[in-house]
Amino acid sequence: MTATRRLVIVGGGHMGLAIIRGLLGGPAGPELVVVERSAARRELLAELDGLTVVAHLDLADGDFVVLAVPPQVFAEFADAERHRFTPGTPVLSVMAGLTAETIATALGTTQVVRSIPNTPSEVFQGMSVYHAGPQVSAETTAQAEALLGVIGRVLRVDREELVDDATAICGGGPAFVSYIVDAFCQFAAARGFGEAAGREMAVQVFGGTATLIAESGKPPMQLCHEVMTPNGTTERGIAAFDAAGLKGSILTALTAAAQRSRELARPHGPGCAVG
Ligand SMILES: NC(=O)C1=CN([C@@H]2O[C@H](COP(=O)(O)OP(=O)(O)OC[C@H]3O[C@@H](n4cnc5c(N)ncnc54)[C@H](OP(=O)(O)O)[C@@H]3O)[C@@H](O)[C@H]2O)C=CC1
Ligand SMILES: O=C(O)[C@@H]1CCC=N1
Repeated sequence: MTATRRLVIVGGGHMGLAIIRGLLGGPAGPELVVVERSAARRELLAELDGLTVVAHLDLADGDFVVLAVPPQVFAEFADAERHRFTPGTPVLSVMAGLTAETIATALGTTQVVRSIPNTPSEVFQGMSVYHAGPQVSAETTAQAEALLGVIGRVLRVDREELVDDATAICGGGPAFVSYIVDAFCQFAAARGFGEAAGREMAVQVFGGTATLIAESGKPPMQLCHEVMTPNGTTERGIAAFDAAGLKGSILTALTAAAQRSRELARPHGPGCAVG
């Protein structure tokens, strides 16, 4: 495998920074460069050791590009920067919605791997899902997988449309989970626990349960029933969830998020990125 000269991350926002923090905390790799157009954001990024922060993209042979700009600005980015890409420039997109074909056509490179990572990448607990089509070389695929592997777990899918569904599950997942954790914290605060105590309980319950599910290998609903002592306290709580249609709401939310990912790919759609 040809050594990567530099990892050039375009967009140092929330996701870009999470990837950068994860990479900086991992084993030593190629030089890390972030291209960020916001001056305020560049100032923040400049505080990180081991990172080169620039305002404008400049590419050379051996560079591996990570695209972490919002999908809505991609067309403008591609129009301005296409001349810097060659047909072989390796690109890992983390942008929601945009297909590898759209990105490849707009930039003039065949070497586009489409992925969806998530913000726990910052603490090496990421969950990334990616698709690499037949036109992508084994080398580019291996480089992309290695990069994502530094910041968490990686799953390759053979149908690109599954990346849209993974965008709901993995990309947005940390938001959905944080939203629920916040409800636990709100309840704790309302009952008189201090903020730190509420946060500690909620985080340990979510983290502990995730570890239990992973390590026991049991189906989640089996573990749920193991907690629900007949006619006990949890049964009452789950009955309230069922009465409110909580599981249906979660499925609706995941469906809506995946649908939005597909919408973002469509030219001339609402908030479209291309065309
Ligand atoms: N946030 C998340 O959890 C996840 C996000 N993603 C994807 O990651 C991408 C970034 O999302 P997120 O980090 O949340 O967005 P943010 O808005 O936080 O960050 C995007 C950054 O890119 C900068 N930017 C925009 N255009 C350019 C350009 N041409 N050159 C350099 N920098 C540019 C923006 O600057 P300015 O503000 O000045 O426009 C901004 O600082 C999106 O495509 C999103 O779909 C994927 C998975 C999870
Ligand atoms: O909300 C978004 O569109 C991005 C992609 C997945 C997570 N954040």
